[in-house]
Amino acid sequence: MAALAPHPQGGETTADAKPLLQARGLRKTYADREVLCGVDLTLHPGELVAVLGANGSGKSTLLRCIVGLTDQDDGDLTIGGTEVAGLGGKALAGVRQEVAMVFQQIHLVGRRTVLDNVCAGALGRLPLRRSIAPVLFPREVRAEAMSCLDRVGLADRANDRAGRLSGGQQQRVAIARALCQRASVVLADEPVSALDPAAADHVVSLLRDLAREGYAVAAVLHQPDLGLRYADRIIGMVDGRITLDRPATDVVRTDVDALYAAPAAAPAAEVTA
Ligand SMILES: Nc1ncnc2c1ncn2[C@@H]1O[C@H](COP(=O)(O)OP(=O)(O)OP(=O)(O)O)[C@@H](O)[C@H]1O
Repeated sequence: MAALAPHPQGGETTADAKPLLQARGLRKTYADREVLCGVDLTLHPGELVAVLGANGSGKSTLLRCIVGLTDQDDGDLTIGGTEVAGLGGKALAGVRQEVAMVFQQIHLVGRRTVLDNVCAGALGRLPLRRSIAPVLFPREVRAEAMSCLDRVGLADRANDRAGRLSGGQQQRVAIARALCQRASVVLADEPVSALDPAAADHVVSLLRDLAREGYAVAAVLHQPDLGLRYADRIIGMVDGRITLDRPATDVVRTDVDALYAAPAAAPAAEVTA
């Protein structure tokens, strides 16, 4: 397997390394219901963090606020040492590029090739005309995308239509696309909820391997056992608050059970962003 260029933070695997992401006091209210109640989250290079919690506890909202898909009402976000508040235009886009998101619904263009889908990760740094009509990606982007595909073990499927791949393979393509974005932080929202156990194991172990290369990775999981097996740190959310934040080796079954014990609050009326 060809090695990707080492990540700038590569090799540092301890909490002593500078954080790649810091969220402080994130708050979000939908209708009259506060779904993030002042959440703090720090992600370091080299760690895979599993985010656990019952339905509706705020896990997706937390990731969506961090990646910029949802506007938080309050709180500060620092990405790669740069505070996001007050940034605009190119500076904001550049900082946002550092964080890639992988979803449960994989969002590949099924009729385009696997390679094209991975190249799409580079759109944010291509000239506008390429972004509008990304029919032919530049050779260097295609080479980088091949390297990212190789990293997830799918180089031999580069020219297949993405829609022909299995769910687990498609999720690995989505991860390759995040790598092609050159993000240093990868957030994954239920990346394995639609996968069978073997494919789920493969994807989470891949996320763990990326962390080992120096990425900061956080994955929302509805499979606590996978989190305990692969993650370095477990974060647990209950009703918009982080109630558990501990090395996975220090987490016991009753800690996990407590996250799922409280009855889920009724959903708020739907609001856009
Ligand atoms: N766009 C929205 N409009 C209104 N309420 C929302 C919106 N998005 C999320 N919510 C509410 O915010 C709360 C937290 O939702 P969120 O999706 O973050 O939870 P979660 O922990 O990811 O749940 P799940 O495990 O089911 O995905 C829920 O009550 C949800 O109904």
